[in-house]
Amino acid sequence: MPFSILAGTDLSAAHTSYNMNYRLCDYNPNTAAPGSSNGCGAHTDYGTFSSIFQDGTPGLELEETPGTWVLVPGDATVVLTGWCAVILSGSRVSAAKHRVCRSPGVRRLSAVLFVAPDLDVKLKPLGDSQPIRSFSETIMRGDLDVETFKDVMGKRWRYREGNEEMDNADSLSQDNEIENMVWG
Ligand SMILES: O=C(O)CCC(=O)C(=O)O
Ligand SMILES: [Fe+2]
Repeated sequence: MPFSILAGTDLSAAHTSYNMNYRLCDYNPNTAAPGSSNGCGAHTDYGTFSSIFQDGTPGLELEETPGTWVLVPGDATVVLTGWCAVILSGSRVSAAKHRVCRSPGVRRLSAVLFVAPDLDVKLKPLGDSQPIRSFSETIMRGDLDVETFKDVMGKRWRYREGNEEMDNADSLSQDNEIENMVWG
């Protein structure tokens, strides 16, 4: 794979098996509650990075500082970092929080390519340098692999989309759960 250096860390050795997913999103007014502006709630992606290709229709927003959302132009192609990049880089990059708002009556299509490390990679900072912010003991021991992390994040998604029941109801938001796992 041609990409490799992120914040001074060479990620190529952790990305050898094309652990990628491709998602086509159709924000279709026919299947939304009339008047609803919620397309996709605020979240962070699990992988190393996600490339978002849009059809020209605005809707994607990035959280620039806590609580301040910036609308991305509809014709921009965006690369967003996710949690695996945070961990592997020793917290030298952060996970970009984003959401999608609908304009009632307007259809929007997007295609997202999620790129993540190999499933058997242990999620801990690569290289010898000290993490900028310390991680949970689970992370520092190398006890969390990409497959497990992906599963937890995927379960959250299926719950949000209404396809899966959750044991502990809705007590923790996606971000709380992930932050606990990562930072301890
Ligand atoms: O539709 C978009 O622009 C973004 C979708 C997204 O964030 C996701 O599927 O994780
Ligand atoms: Fe996303």
